[in-house]
Amino acid sequence: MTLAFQPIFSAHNLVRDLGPKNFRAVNHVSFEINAGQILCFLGPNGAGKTTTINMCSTLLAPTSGDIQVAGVDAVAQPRAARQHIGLVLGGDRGFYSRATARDNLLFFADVLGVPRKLRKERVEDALEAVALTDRADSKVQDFSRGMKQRLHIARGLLNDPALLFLDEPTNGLDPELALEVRKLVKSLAQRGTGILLTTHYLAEAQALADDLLIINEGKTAFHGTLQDLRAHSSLADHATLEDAYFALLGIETEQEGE
Ligand SMILES: Nc1ncnc2c1ncn2[C@@H]1O[C@H](COP(=O)(O)OP(=O)(O)OP(=O)(O)O)[C@@H](O)[C@H]1O
Repeated sequence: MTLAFQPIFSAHNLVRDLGPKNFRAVNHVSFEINAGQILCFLGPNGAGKTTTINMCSTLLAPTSGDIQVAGVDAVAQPRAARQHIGLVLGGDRGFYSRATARDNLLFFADVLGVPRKLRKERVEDALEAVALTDRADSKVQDFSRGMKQRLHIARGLLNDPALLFLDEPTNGLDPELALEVRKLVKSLAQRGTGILLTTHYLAEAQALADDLLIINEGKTAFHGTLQDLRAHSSLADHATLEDAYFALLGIETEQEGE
């Protein structure tokens, strides 16, 4: 018997109403992620990306809709689903700055419920995956922003997740550090991790994405490859994601003085 191909993540008809007026922040959004696939999640400020990620990572219950993570119903069994998810929010905070990178990761492995006998191995694997093994005994306060960002990703890998959610992983990094993080994201996907990544940097999404999900005002504006998006907007094969994104959202790109 041949088993039907199963994505490691699927969201179907996600809806979320927020606030006293039940503002519909996410309106029937559906997508899937396969092992080793990078899905870039794009959209203007306020489009509903964070609300969607919060639902997909079980931090927020959907108003309606279905989420499956590695075969687990994430709406009915959020704790079980969480074992398969790594969530990377990044930023300057989130670590004990006077403790070493290794001690921080050992602490978070404990918090995440990694069994005691696996913790040291998971921490060493995570440090190696983000190329921080040789700085494991340095205090986090001595880390650059790029190193802290890599440490955030290491933290997201501690439970050996099938899926990694990365929220603007290169935000505020200089071009060289951003490139380093992008290479890391690619290498994680090559190891088989499914990745959902939000970014406002369209060149970054173009460099990383296997698939694009663009939402606007809570609704799916586009889901598919960059090539599909170019075709959708009747653009040439060499058009950039930025060209195609603006065309899709009907945004005039001609600037003053042109
Ligand atoms: N508690 C709330 N009550 C009412 N509306 C809310 C609430 N939280 C968020 N919203 C609205 O829901 C919409 C979606 O917000 P969300 O944070 O998901 O957007 P986003 O795409 O992540 O934006 P950004 O790119 O700025 O991070 C926004 O219009 C926001 O104002």
